[in-house]
Amino acid sequence: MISLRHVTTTFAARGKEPVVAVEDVSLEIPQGSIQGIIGFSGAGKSTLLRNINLLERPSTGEVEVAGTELTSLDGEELRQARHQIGMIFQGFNLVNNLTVAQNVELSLKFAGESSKSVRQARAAEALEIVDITEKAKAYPAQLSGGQKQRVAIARALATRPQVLLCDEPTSALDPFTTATVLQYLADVNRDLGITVVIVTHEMEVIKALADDVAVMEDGRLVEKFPAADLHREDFTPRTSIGRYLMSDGINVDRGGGHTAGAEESAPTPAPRVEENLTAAGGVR
Ligand SMILES: Nc1ncnc2c1ncn2[C@@H]1O[C@H](COP(=O)(O)OP(=O)(O)OP(=O)(O)O)[C@@H](O)[C@H]1O
Repeated sequence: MISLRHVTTTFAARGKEPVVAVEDVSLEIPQGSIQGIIGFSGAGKSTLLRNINLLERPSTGEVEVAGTELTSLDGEELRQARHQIGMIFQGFNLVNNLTVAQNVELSLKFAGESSKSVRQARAAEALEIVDITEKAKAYPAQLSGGQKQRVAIARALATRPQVLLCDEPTSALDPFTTATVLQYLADVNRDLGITVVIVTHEMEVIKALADDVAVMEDGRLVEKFPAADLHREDFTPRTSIGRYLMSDGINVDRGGGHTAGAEESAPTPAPRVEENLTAAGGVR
């Protein structure tokens, strides 16, 4: 249902070296599934996610969603096709001077819904899905982070999309609130049949939610496996980045081996990755 074929996205700025954020990525995401995309900061996860709705148009390659090749569209046709794709973000992206209900109605207005009463009814329906109807008249500043993300989910669902793209949706939330938001995403997937694509650097999020996992490093998709494998004791990801992401992660050296100094106080990721991998069962 989502098909990425040889997608490459290069950012070129005058006077600077071009950055290849996504390099020749091909990925098939079945309808109604939950696809996790994991990798370190700068791996190209967000760019790849934004490639799916062409918020970031790939430099080369094709993107097809629900049988429509988005990369062949432009202007009004692309705008219409995008209505089948909702998106939520780490920072929620709500409009602060609009109420919760108005925020959700706004997405319907952008989608071309001209009837105010239809917009209001559809917004109310979307707020009900994430159980936040009682906050309809509140402003974003009056909500907790978890409530803001639920409103953002409602806003994304109001246009009745077939796909929901989630860019680090729980990174700003505590573990309990994270669990609540992930449960709503699972419910939306199960009850409405919406295909969910979730970008995260948290393996816990992937373990809790995803059907399939794609691992990114330096713009490339380096490994794919079913998320169920993560629950198998004998499963070892093929790539070192995959193994690292499965490890306990942070390993801070608090021994006295370092001399204080500006350069040395900054962490050096490479050896630490190796250290963590060794702790997690080893790299060869
Ligand atoms: N608009 C842009 N202009 C120039 N370079 C960009 C732009 N957006 C992203 N990049 C670069 O592309 C690379 C991939 O960035 P991207 O945000 O997709 O990675 P990411 O894996 O989502 O990282 P994070 O987890 O930190 O959000 C990085 O080197 C980043 O600096």
